[in-house]
Amino acid sequence: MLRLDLANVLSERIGPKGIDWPSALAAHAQRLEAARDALWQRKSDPAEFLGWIDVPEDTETLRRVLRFREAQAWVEDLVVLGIGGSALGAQAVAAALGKGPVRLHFVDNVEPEPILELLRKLEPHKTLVNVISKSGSTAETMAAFLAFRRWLEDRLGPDWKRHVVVTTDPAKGVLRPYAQAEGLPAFEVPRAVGGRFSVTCPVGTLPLAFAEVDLENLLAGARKANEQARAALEHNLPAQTALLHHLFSQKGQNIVVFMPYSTRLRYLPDWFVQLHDESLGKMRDRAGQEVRTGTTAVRAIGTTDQHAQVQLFREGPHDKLINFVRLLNPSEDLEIPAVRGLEALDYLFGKSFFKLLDAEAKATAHALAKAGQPNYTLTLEQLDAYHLGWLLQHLMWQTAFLGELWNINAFDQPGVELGKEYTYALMGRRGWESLAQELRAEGVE
Ligand SMILES: O=P(O)(O)OC[C@H]1O[C@H](O)[C@H](O)[C@@H](O)[C@@H]1O
Repeated sequence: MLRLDLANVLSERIGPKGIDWPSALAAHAQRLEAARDALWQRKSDPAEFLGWIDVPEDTETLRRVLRFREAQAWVEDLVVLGIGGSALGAQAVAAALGKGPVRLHFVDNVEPEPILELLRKLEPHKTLVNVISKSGSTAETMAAFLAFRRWLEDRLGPDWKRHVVVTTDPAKGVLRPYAQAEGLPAFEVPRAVGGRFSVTCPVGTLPLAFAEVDLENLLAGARKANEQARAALEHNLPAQTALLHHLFSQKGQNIVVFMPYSTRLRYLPDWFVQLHDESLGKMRDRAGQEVRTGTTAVRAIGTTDQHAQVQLFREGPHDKLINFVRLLNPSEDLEIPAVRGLEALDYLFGKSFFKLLDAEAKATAHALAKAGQPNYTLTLEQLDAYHLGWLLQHLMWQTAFLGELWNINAFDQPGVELGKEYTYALMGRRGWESLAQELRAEGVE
């Protein structure tokens, strides 16, 4: 189960910052149901970028991915070249559930030293490179691909082609025709699926197949979130959490802290930050009116960041809504042993690590509530593929519902384009000479 504990957002618990949930739900029922119906109705229109809803149903593509993985039994290192939505989902799930023996490496930056360090350590004969780019044009990913392709060819000669697999748009960008021309195996990012919504398609599933993640169950969990997103309001978890975010943003909580109590989930906040910020930080609504929507997602991990950020969360400005994620059961546990001479610590003796983790999560949530800081908790029965798939798809739905409530397009990211254009100009790309000149006049070169 994936459940919502919202006790610490209620006015009876946290005072004036809080809400009265039953009446808030009733007051917004019509809007939320309209949002739900609109999303389900628009889903088959490719221009709406709602393809991620149906991807978990596509077991045929999953079978192709698994067959490909089986045919590459020689792989010892898988290098993912991708950035943003083309890396963060697989990275989050692999860290949570991945098992050896294949080692996964994510190249999502163009800092030369780490790339060189990786290249020096890899054995080309045992390495498979998965270049992932929806647009097939992202400078960072393309630069990394140029470097890895050359590295493979220099060491393996014509055999380099066996060591590359491409994941890209069915038609757009340079990678698709290149894969065809060179005869490279290629998987699709469906046209109507944006990068940050792509973890259940081959963008996520291909690397995760090499990490031995139980993909059937990851997709089954995502389908469970779909079922809830279609349900009546009282069972519609993403509509409910979207409403919480909406209500608190109206109350001036401009920051959303996403804080799982799990080191295994340490990359999940990074994935959430992109999903939330790129989808919801928008200057204009669907009608073109200036609206400047968005709340800023902040990463945190419990218990680690209790010792770094919770001071601010409790005593700093109450401009945040904190979203904890807590596991109800450990996959395995460890007893804290008693040690003679350290009886001052006897409150820990014989207790389990999971009990301590659980107590810390509950204690922090309550301490924040006592200070009037709103927070809610999503609880997962346990950390497995099914529940993680459910959580990921739930968060995608939450984002889509918020897009509807704010009447914005949650599926584009026009705000990142200008920086890309400036980069082309600074790198001397053909066709960008006049922009380069403009930049020089502005003192940027
Ligand atoms: O998959 P790609 O087309 O290479 O895009 C990778 C990333 O870069 C872009 O700048 C977008 O802001 C992200 O939404 C996207 O996930």
